[in-house]
Amino acid sequence: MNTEPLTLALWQTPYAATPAEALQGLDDEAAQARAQGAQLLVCPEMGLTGYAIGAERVQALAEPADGALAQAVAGTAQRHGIAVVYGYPEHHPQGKPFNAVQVIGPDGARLMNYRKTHLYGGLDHAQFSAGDTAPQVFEWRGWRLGLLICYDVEFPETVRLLALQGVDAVLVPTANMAAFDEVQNLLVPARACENRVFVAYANACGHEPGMHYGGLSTVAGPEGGVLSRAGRDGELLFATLTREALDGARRSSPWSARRPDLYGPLAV
Ligand SMILES: [NH3+]CCCCC(=O)O
Repeated sequence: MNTEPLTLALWQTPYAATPAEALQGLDDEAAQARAQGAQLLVCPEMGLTGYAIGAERVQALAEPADGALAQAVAGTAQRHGIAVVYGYPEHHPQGKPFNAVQVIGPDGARLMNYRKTHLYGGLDHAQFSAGDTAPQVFEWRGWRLGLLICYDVEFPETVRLLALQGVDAVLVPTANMAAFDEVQNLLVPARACENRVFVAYANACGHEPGMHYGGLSTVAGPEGGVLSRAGRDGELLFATLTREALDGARRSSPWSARRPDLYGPLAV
């Protein structure tokens, strides 16, 4: 097993006015993140297009997982030698686009695509179709990684599903409003602690029409400690994940103590 640490960078940023501006910003941040030792860069939910942009614009900007947006991100990943986790509207052949995130490796390969399964309020439901595929684990550089998007992480079942698949770190692009700081302050550390995993929550900041994003991007360790937390404004946040931290947390609270024989009702 690869025991090399994994250094993440989380790009906390206001939304750009256009995808072209967002892609340029991503390229600049990827260069900075790599120069400061990060191997993987996590961006906010719908980071390439904006989040509260209305159903028509979401539809107009939606692309397949291997479309022009993915090709541009692959170029950035290869140019700077860094994996990129980014949010975008994914084309749906029969309906509203999906609110999706995709991981592209430093060689430009597409590693995982995930569609937000828990839509939040009127805005999400007006703009997107819910994903119907449960989050899955993928392996990269010997680390077992999983993806969630914003509201997904507020349901304990989603991180537990990934933990039962052996995930080491859950990467969560998000667009959490300033009124919901409890997610960064309470839920993200709790999800990490109760599942003995790392959770990296990369939020937007600034404003969109009718929206104020709270920033406070957070990386929580497998015993619930906050490894790194951003402020309210734009910044590049770093955290290094180690196998020792995972192994130590899992020794101190072994999952062998679980009683799935008693949990039946929770499975519905
Ligand atoms: N914490 C509630 C806000 C969730 C916003 C979103 O899922 O984009």
